[in-house]
Amino acid sequence: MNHMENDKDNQIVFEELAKKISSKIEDENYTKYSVKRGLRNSDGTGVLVGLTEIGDVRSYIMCEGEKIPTEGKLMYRGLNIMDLVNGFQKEKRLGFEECCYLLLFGKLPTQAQLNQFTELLGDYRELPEEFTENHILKAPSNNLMNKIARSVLTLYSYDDNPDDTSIANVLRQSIQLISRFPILATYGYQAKRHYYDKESLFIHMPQKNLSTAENILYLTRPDSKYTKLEVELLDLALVLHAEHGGGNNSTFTTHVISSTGTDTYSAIAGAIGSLKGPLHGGANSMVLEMIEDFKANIENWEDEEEVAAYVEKVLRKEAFNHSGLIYGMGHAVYTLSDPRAVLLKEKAEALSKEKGMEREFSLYKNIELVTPDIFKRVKENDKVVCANVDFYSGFVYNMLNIPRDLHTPIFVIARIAGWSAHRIEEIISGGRIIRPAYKNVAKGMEYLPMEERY
Ligand SMILES: CC(=O)SCCNC(=O)CCNC(=O)[C@H](O)C(C)(C)COP(=O)(O)OP(=O)(O)OC[C@H]1O[C@@H](n2cnc3c(N)ncnc32)[C@H](O)[C@@H]1OP(=O)(O)O
Ligand SMILES: O=C([O-])CC(=O)C(=O)O
Repeated sequence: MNHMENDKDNQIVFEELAKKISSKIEDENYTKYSVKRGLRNSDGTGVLVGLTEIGDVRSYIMCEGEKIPTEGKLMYRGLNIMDLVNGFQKEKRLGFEECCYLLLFGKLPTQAQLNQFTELLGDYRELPEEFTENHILKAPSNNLMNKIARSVLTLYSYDDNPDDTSIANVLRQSIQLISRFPILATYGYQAKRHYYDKESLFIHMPQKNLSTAENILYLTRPDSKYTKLEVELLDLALVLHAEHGGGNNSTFTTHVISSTGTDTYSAIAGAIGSLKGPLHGGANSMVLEMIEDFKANIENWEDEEEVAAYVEKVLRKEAFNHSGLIYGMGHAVYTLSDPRAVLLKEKAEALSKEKGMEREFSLYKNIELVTPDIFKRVKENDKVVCANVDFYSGFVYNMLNIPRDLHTPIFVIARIAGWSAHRIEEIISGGRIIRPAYKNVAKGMEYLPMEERY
């Protein structure tokens, strides 16, 4: 009997065992002990647990002691991402490498600094000898986030100085990871395609003189071909996903793990595990699943009322995956808008016209439009929910012919820049192991001899 069959047999056993875990801490206890659930204050803002000079997420202004929601702004090292994007696009450059430099070093690079940095990235744009054969092709995974996390942990064994947390060493490890993530992700994808999807296998060599975005497309496609527009849009997506302050779950995970003094590979593997979750970076895949469900259950995607009726069903847990969530909507910080979603929506609209996918774009647009009001009514919650970065990204990637397996990994390829900057900041400025408190609310228990137990 193989272990899969064993798992099936044991399912009933586990369902019975699960019933024994009946204890749920009463909600009123959280109020009684003033627990900041999800590390949130009573007004929904995050509990202040750290200081950073890296990213800043702005969503409201204070006016006479009152929070007034505003359109969202995202700043990298004090620079508005819109200005960053407009700047490099106007000067007709790709922006991701420059953005990594900005996040790591706190300044926009001069041409010479950018050249040196991209050369370093180019030098590291390869995996250790036999890594691909031994650790990717011989150990594929159906889930690329899982595969990338395992590859990162394996890289520890190929590092001659893995545990040294001096800044120069952590910087070297960070730049190596930024450089290698496109290879880990795309090779993991090729192995998955071959061993799980039964497609032919090909492995292209990474190109030292190409950018991160170009390498992703080069390594993914059988003919390694891509257009200028495809590269520019993917590069833009990487810039938009590179950083989001210290409080987002995966970056906070990086801070928490780094605060123990452990190595870079452990901290980043943990962050990848966090980003995989459907409430965080994994939401971009969930949006695509949700849209497929909408398409199967709605006749006219352009009919706002029909879309609204189905959104209500989803929010009432009567449809889709019964979680009650509209994926890609809502955010812990943003109120009126997430600037990344605004930009991706613009790109999605333009591309959908080019590709004849206007009907699908209307469906997205309608869900975004109707959700906030239905959310307020169904959830009896005044919060303004807006589309977040994950809402349109999968649709844009689909139109760029980027396989769905790679959608969340693209987030990883970008966010390693932010995680690295935060890990370095934690090492330099954190200075103390992160260790909040959990109050124990269990009843006392006496030891019972075996024969008296029931
Ligand atoms: C890169 C990123 O991580 S962006 C976020 C990606 N995640 C998603 O798109 C998943 C859908 N969205 C969500 O689950 C949430 O909006 C999150 C996880 C992003 C933020 O969560 P929170 O900060 O806890 O949200 P918030 O404080 O606004 O939640 C208030 C209530 O609204 C609910 N809510 C929030 N967003 C949604 C949504 N999209 N659909 C349905 N209900 C929602 C919450 O579940 C919560 O309900 P509860 O009071 O019954 O527990
Ligand atoms: O800030 C958050 O909670 C999630 C998010 O949008 C990100 O990490 O990009």
